[in-house]
Amino acid sequence: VYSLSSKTYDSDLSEQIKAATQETHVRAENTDLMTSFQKGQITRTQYKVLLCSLYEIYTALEEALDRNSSHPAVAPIYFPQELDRTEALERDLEFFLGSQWRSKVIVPAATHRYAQRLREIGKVKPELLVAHAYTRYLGDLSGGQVLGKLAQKAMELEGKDGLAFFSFPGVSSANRFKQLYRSRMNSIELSEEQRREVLQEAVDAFNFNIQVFDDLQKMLSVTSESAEKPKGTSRSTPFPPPSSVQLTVGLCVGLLTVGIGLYNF
Ligand code: HEM
Repeated sequence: VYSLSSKTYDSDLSEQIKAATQETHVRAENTDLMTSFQKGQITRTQYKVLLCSLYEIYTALEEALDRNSSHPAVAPIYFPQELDRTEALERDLEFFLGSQWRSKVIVPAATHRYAQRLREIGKVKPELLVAHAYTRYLGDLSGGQVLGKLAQKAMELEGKDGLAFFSFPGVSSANRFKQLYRSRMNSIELSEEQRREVLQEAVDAFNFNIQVFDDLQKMLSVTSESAEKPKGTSRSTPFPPPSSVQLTVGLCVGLLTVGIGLYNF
């Protein structure tokens, strides 16, 4: 079927994936962490723990893409020069955490699960990698650009230090690159079954991100993080309300460990 507003068919993967993830995109935008960003209230602690998780996620994603770079469902969307974020994240982490940053990287369970999924499909279902690459890279090239400016302002950063993650020196026009990326996605040959799996994997990818953001906020709520928030904003509750106090001992211990780790930041 022709869509009236454009030359594309609505059977294009790029159209289908956007439609399939529209609802979870709204949920991702409305997580506490993303809301802090949008209000220009992101704190250094929030940003640092986010960078740590992004580092874990992008190392797994980019290793999986590298290992499958000649796979027919990966080659068309393989743009390491233009898109790779691992090195940018290393620079940002060094800026915020110092030269010993590697020993300070701390990530919650949701981040491990996300990275684990990326490694798994890199090994057994590379045709699903497009769903994850789309979710992260096209997001970074879209809303990410505004978020970079908001982060710079909120943390009062001078110049570009600490913001390499948001900058894509190999991409001169984000919009044109996104068009190219979509057309490459649409050139991937997938069976009906594989296409359904890719669409489901993209929804899962958004949900992994939401879980990471939520876990990061939970992690921060057991530390002194809220004290860092700008005046006039409501403090996040340090402990979950009684209804959700049925946390397992394991989770509490995990959060405390993470909390202790955060004091090293
Ligand atoms: C503060 C949070 C966010 C804001 C304000 C935001 C905003 C936007 C905007 C304005 C666009 C462009 C829409 C268009 O050109 O039609 C976009 C696209 C996109 N965003 Fe986000 N976004 C946010 C968070 C996220 C997150 C957390 C993810 C995934 C991890 C994500 C993934 C995407 C993707 C994949 C696209 C491309 C959609 C497409 O053209 O197919 N976004 N976002």
